[in-house]
Amino acid sequence: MDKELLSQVVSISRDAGEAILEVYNRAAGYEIDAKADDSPVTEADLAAHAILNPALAKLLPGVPVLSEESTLPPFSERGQWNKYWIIDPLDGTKEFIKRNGEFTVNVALIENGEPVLGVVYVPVLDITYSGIKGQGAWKIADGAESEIKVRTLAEQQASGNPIEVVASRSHGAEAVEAMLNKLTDALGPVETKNMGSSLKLCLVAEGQADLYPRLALTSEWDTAAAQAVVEAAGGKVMDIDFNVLRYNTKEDILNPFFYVVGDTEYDWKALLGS
Ligand SMILES: Nc1ncnc2c1ncn2[C@@H]1O[C@H](COP(=O)(O)O)[C@@H](OP(=O)(O)O)[C@H]1O
Ligand SMILES: [Mg+2]
Repeated sequence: MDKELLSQVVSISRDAGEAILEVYNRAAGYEIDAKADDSPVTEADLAAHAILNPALAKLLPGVPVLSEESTLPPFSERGQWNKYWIIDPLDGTKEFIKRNGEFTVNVALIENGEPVLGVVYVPVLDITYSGIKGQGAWKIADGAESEIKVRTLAEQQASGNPIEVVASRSHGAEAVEAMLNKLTDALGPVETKNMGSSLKLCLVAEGQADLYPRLALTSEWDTAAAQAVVEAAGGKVMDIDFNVLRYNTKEDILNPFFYVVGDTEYDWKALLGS
């Protein structure tokens, strides 16, 4: 896995972001349809998919692409893949429709069930988060690239600022609310920020948030790219039994509920375990 491959994925993700913004900024508006699970899909989701899918297939010939916007192959077929791309062309479709900018393009390469390379692109901000397993994680903002790292709870407490939790705007708010007292008792003041899409994991990766509890459903394409970034930045994504999140292990594509943490030394199990 090299940075040359990563920079090609970044470039493809930006092209998809441009196609999304063309729809976002269109004065005449765009159509919103409902998917089988009743979640919204727009022309922008499909335009981004139409760019990513062929470009990634060309980048690594023979490596399949699994997209939120294509038919899910049965597990009897995809369970054989030990290397594949998994993409969410537009994560945060609800936020896209609300026009609050909190949506992302997500591309990950999975090897043997683990995300080993990931790119999360934020079109409205023109910010890119990326990571390669064992090599590092980076952010490109205002045209400049810098390395990113998670922060520890002790660092945040020493700064005199509250511990920061990020959570969805749309899903699982009550369950998160119920755990905040536990956090406050153990860690002192806690501030919660609500936000759409995989941006939440990226904030943990860059040391701008300490915890993202996801106590609601997501699919594997929602987390794969940002998990690669978080892990390459020194953090962890664990299910609520504190096992690392893994991919392509079963027929359905749903993730378990999970926690994203920056501080991997802290005993989260003692704090959050039941
Ligand atoms: N019932 C459900 N099953 C699977 N995924 C769900 C879901 N409800 C929400 N999601 C996922 O949660 C994502 C939004 O998360 P958030 O609220 O943190 O922004 C959606 O991404 P899309 O916008 O790509 O559909 C969707 O994939
Ligand atoms: Mg999504």
